[in-house]
Amino acid sequence: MHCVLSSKQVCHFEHSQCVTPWILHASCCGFATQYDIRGDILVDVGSGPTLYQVMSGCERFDRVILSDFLEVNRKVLQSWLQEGKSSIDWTAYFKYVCELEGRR
Ligand SMILES: C[S@@+](CC[C@H](N)C(=O)[O-])C[C@H]1O[C@@H](n2cnc3c(N)ncnc32)[C@H](O)[C@@H]1O
Repeated sequence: MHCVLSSKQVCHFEHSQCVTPWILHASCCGFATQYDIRGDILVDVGSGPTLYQVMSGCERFDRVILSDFLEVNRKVLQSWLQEGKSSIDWTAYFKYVCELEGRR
C-alpha cells in the first residue's frame, strides 16, 4: 500500500525507512489499543499541513485542534476541514489506521 503525498512525495507504508507507519502505530497504541487515552480536547501543536498524526485520537476526544505556525499549513488544513478539498488524499491513511485499530 502506498499513497501519493504530492506530485513528488510518495509514502510507502511497507517501507522500513518510512516514518509514517511508525507514527501511526505509536499514536494508535497511545490512543486506542494500549492506553485508551480519551479526553475533551486534543491539541496538536505544529501540525504542519497534515492530519494523520491525530487520526487515532479523533474519535476519542470531543474536539481536536490542529495548529501551525505557518499560514500556508493552516490554509491546507482549513481547506480540508471547510471545503473537503486537499492536495493530499488521506484515504489510504484512514484505511491504514482503521486496520491498525481492528476496524474496517
Ligand atoms: C516537522 S513539522 C511536523 C508536521 C506534522 N506534525 C507531522 O507529523 O508530519 C513541524 C511543524 O511545526 C510548526 N511549528 C514550529 N514551531 C511552531 C510553534 N511555535 N507553534 C506552532 N507551530 C510550530 C512548523 O511550521 C511545522 O509545520
